[in-house]
Amino acid sequence: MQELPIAPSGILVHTDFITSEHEAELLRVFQHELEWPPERTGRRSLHWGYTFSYKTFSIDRDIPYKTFPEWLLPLLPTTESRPPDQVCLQHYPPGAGIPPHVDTHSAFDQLYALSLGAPVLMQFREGGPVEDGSGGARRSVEIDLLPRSMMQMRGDARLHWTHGIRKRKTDTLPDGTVRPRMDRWSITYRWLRQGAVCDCGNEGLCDTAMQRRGVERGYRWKQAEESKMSEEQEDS
Ligand SMILES: O=C(O)CCC(=O)C(=O)O
Ligand SMILES: [Fe+2]
Repeated sequence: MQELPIAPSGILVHTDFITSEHEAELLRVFQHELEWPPERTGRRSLHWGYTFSYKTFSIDRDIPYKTFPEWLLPLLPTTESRPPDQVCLQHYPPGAGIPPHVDTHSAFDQLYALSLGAPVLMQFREGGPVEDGSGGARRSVEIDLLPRSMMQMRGDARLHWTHGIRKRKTDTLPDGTVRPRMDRWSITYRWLRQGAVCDCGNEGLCDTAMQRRGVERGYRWKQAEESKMSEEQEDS
């Protein structure tokens, strides 16, 4: 894995993670052997491993663990100490995208994505608390996700910048080339974060930091209410 010499830090890429022949065989499996959710415009996803619950912010114990299919096994990153807890295959028909986001900090730790099919530009954008003094001037960068390349996001790229893919029919490359969008597939790999708490403190992007701030605000409000009540009692 090679780290890209850009901001944000923490984007690592392994180009040609698999051969073109291997990729062609996978696309055949995706198109002819998998059962996708009903057709709709936009992105479609299939999941394996544990399912994350947005209610409890941990593994959804009601949904059984889905074993990884045979074709997925040679595609698992081997640079972590254990296999991923969750894998998501997504199909982007031409023009489809994914809104800018950070993958939930508290739930997941490491993040990898393998690109297959057509290339696409991914936007990374610096994000943080609204009152961080940056005056709204946020850095952003576009990364060309090439087919058969494995990308890892860690550090700033994972926690402090959002990533997304614009919904559009073409991408304009830095040299001015207008590249039509074609079918793309990605496989996203996630590892559950032990303890389900993130300590990055980014109140703009981190769910743990936002929750702590919310709790603290609620606590301060309660204290203020209580001291007002005791003052009222003293007055009477
Ligand atoms: O399609 C990709 O390469 C990444 C998708 C993504 O960001 C996500 O599923 O969280
Ligand atoms: Fe993501």
